Amino acid sequence: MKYISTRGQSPALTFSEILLGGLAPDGGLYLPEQYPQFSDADLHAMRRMNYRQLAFAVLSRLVDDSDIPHTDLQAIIDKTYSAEVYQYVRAGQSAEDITPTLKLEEDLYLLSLSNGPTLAFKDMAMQLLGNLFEYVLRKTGQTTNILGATSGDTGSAAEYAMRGKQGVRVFMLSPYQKMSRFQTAQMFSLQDDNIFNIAVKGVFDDAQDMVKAVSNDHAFKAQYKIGAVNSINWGRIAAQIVYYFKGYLAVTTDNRQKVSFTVPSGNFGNVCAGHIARMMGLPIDRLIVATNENDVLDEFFNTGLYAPRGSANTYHTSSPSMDISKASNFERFVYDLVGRDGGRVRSLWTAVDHGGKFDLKASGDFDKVTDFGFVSGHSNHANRMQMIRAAKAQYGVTIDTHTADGLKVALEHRQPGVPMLVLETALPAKFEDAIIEALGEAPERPASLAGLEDLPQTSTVMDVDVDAIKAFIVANT
Ligand SMILES: Cc1ncc(COP(=O)(O)O)c(C=O)c1O
Ligand SMILES: N[C@@H](CCOP(=O)(O)O)C(=O)O
Repeated sequence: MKYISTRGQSPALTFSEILLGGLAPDGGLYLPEQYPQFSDADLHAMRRMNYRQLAFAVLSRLVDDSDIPHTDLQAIIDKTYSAEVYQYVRAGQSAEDITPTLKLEEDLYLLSLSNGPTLAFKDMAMQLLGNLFEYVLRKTGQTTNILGATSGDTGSAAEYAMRGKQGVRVFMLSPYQKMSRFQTAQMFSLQDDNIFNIAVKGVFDDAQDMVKAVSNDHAFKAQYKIGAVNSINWGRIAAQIVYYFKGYLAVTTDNRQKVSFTVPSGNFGNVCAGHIARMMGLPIDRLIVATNENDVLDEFFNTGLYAPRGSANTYHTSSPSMDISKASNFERFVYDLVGRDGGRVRSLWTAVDHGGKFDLKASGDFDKVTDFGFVSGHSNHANRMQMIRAAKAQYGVTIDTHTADGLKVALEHRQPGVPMLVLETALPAKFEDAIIEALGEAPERPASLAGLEDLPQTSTVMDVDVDAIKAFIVANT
């Protein structure tokens, strides 16, 4: 399998060649040349598989044996997806399931993706990436300096996956004072020599723009071996495809059945993985994009207008990990929507990269959105407080604020006879203040994380300044 850029001007490369790098040299994002197809017989065989076997069944179609020998790939997958790593399941669930489903009522489920070390769905891909990075770096004798941006969860997932790893340094940009107390403590309390936390005086999109600017400076990227762990990195998306298969197979008994997924969305990485699973033949009826008050994506799916907003119009909300107004992975979907026309994507993103917008209504492309199964909705603070209370009262389950946004939108899009899975993207312990506001009591947290917020914290505060982050990387390598 070779990977091509959404902007059509980069050479096709293998999985391991694109694994560390993030953006393609032409500024686009990598996608498979063609999506592998899963037949009815494949899905039938997959019904007997555990998570590790499923992960191998999916990923071995995306990574050639000649690129990463499949025996090695299987070993990396086996090491990653263990009950010890994904241990924080709810009482009554089995950690062996890795991503258990929780039935809320008939045809309504939570897909639990946040049982890993940092209590968010990011661990699902990041733990695999950590092991793949280590494997490829060891094999090639290279080192890497990862530069990432986080609104709260990618950062800690990456740091937990990479801490202490040979040949890897992590430089993680986060929006200054905009993460929850738990998220901040989870990152800033790490004291490993290879971890650098930088708090940027801006929003997540400013931090993401800094990462892209560094990545687009090809000379600097090559000299300082800049790697990526955000979902601009194809490896993240590839790993996330697996749990859509797992969720589908868990709630169906026959491949003629379809299911829908509701995905709390920000950078569009999670739902993009669902889109690709659907393109691979997984019988997904609808993919429902749920946003918070930062509803640029909802606006697109309702009108055809994609109008990213600046920092001043990006709100700080009680689902802070979704406070994103410029969704990187949306480019991957639009590439498919416009018939994989790299020139078209290039011209659309030339506008976006210069602070502009585009409208796909007049060209007729927007009419095709429904063929891809996409619909959307949005939520706000009052909705999520109400949903957290309702989930507790009706189902006896405490959900986090992002999952609450998802559940709110899912309930607006249910169809009779079609199971709906809401992706649980974080555990409530990460957003204690909001849960106390909704329920009047703190959520449970794993005993090992008691007192996290009291640990000493280290970070460097920085302006939104690309030269400053480059200088910081130079000084610390
Ligand atoms: C808890 C949580 N929910 C939802 C999202 C949105 O996911 P995505 O950016 O893949 O759309 C994020 C961050 O990305 C997150 O951390
Ligand atoms: N919500 C994310 C933002 C970055 O998203 P990514 O999936 O592109 O890494 C976060 O929590 O950091």
